[in-house]
Amino acid sequence: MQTARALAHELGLPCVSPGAGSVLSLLAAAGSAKAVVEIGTGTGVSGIWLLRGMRPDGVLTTIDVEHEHQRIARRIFLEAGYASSRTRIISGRSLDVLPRLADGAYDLIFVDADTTEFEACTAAALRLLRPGGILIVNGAHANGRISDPSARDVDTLTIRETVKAIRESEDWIPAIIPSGAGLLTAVKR
Ligand SMILES: C[S@@+](CC[C@H](N)C(=O)[O-])C[C@H]1O[C@@H](n2cnc3c(N)ncnc32)[C@H](O)[C@@H]1O
Repeated sequence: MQTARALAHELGLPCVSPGAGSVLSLLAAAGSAKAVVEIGTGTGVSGIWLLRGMRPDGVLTTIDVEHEHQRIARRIFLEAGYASSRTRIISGRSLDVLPRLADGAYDLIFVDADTTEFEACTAAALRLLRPGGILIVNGAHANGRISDPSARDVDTLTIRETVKAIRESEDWIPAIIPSGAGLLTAVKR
C-alpha cells in the first residue's frame, strides 16, 4: 500500500507535516470533534490525522476541486480502516460548496487549499462553527515570508490579512502554532 504522503509527493502536492498532523489529531480529540470540515482534501494525509482524533462516530466532510485527488483520498481512507460512512467527500470549489453547509453545525474546520481564498474561508468558518468550535488554517508562515515586510506577493498579503483579521476580531480566541507550515488556530467565542 502506498501512503497518502508518497502519493502526494508523486503528484507534487504539498501535504501537512507529521508535526502539524499530530496537532490536527490533538485538536480534533480535545474538541471531541464529531463534525469536521476540511477544505483541501489532497491525497488524504491531513484527513487521516483529523479522523484519528475525531470521535469514532464522527464524519469528516472534505472538499477539493480535483476529482483525481479525491479518488486517491477515498481509497486511502478505506485502506486506513475508515468506513465510507465516516467521510463525506465533496467535489467542487470551496467557495461554491461552503454556502451549502449548515450554520453552527461543525466542531472543527481545517483550511488548506487556495491561499487567496483564506479570508473568505475563515469568514465562512465563523458561520459554520458552533460556539467553542476550532478553526485551523495551514500555511500561517507563508513559507517564511510572513515576517518579511518586503514580501508583497498575493499569497503572503492574503495570509497576513487573514492572521490580522482573526487576531483583531472579537469573535475568535487565536494562537499560531509553529508546526510545519504554521497553523493559525482560533476558537470561536
Ligand atoms: C495543499 S493541498 C491539500 C493537502 C491536504 N490538506 C493534506 O495535507 O494532505 C491543496 C488542495 O486544495 C485543492 N484546491 C485548490 N484550490 C481549491 C479550491 N478553490 N477549492 C477546493 N479545493 C481546492 C487542490 O486541488 C489540492 O488538492
